Amino acid sequence: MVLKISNLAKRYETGADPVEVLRDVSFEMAAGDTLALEGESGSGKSTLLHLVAGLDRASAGQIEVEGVDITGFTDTQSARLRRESVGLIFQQFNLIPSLNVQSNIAFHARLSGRYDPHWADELTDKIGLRDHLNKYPEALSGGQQQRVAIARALAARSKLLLADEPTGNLDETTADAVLALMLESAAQTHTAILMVTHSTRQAARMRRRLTLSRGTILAEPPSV
Ligand SMILES: Nc1ncnc2c1ncn2[C@@H]1O[C@H](COP(=O)(O)OP(=O)(O)OP(=O)(O)O)[C@@H](O)[C@H]1O
Repeated sequence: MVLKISNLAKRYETGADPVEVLRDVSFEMAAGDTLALEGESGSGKSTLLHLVAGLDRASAGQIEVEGVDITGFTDTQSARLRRESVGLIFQQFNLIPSLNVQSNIAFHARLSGRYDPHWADELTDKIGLRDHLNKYPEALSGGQQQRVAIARALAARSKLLLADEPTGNLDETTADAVLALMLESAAQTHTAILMVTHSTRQAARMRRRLTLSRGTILAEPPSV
């Protein structure tokens, strides 16, 4: 399994009353699997992605990425996990301001040792960034920045891609095309995609759908 989540819980103890954000969450993803994570605002979707990325710590339960339990990882180990195994497309695109589009796209792939200029080139064309390669992030629109973040994640060919509303800033036609590219690229590289989305239209294009409600997973409908 690329991802195995068992009885995961997350509580925030910050305020007067602890907030239980995730409770008893369990599911698995195999290589190349694509899963839409749905649920109302505040149901815990982003929290779940942050835990899997090692950006936050679970209160209980276990997360295994490619068979390795990451729950007790140090910050250094988590950083290595993101470099080597997990690609991220988050709502803040986290592009590097001092690098142009071409270097931003290559950045994660280079760090992971998986940079392939032909693959990066193919992605650049398919995602429509060819004319913007020498620009810096500040000169791009929100939608263009989002496409750079997506191309950067796909270029690295990670085994697991975590995407938080990856096409949220794009118009419907572009969003459809970009999701199609993500699915096609992921199939080519056997990357599993865990994608948070508020769009039922986009969720329907993933192989599986899970809904979080107040921190727990509702029963998974049979896959089609
Ligand atoms: N640091 C924190 N301290 C306390 N509560 C927090 C913290 N971070 C998140 N929460 C709470 O956890 C809950 C889940 O938040 P999360 O961002 O995971 O939801 P979401 O499903 O991704 O929502 P949205 O669809 O609006 O992005 C919310 O009620 C939020 O207020």
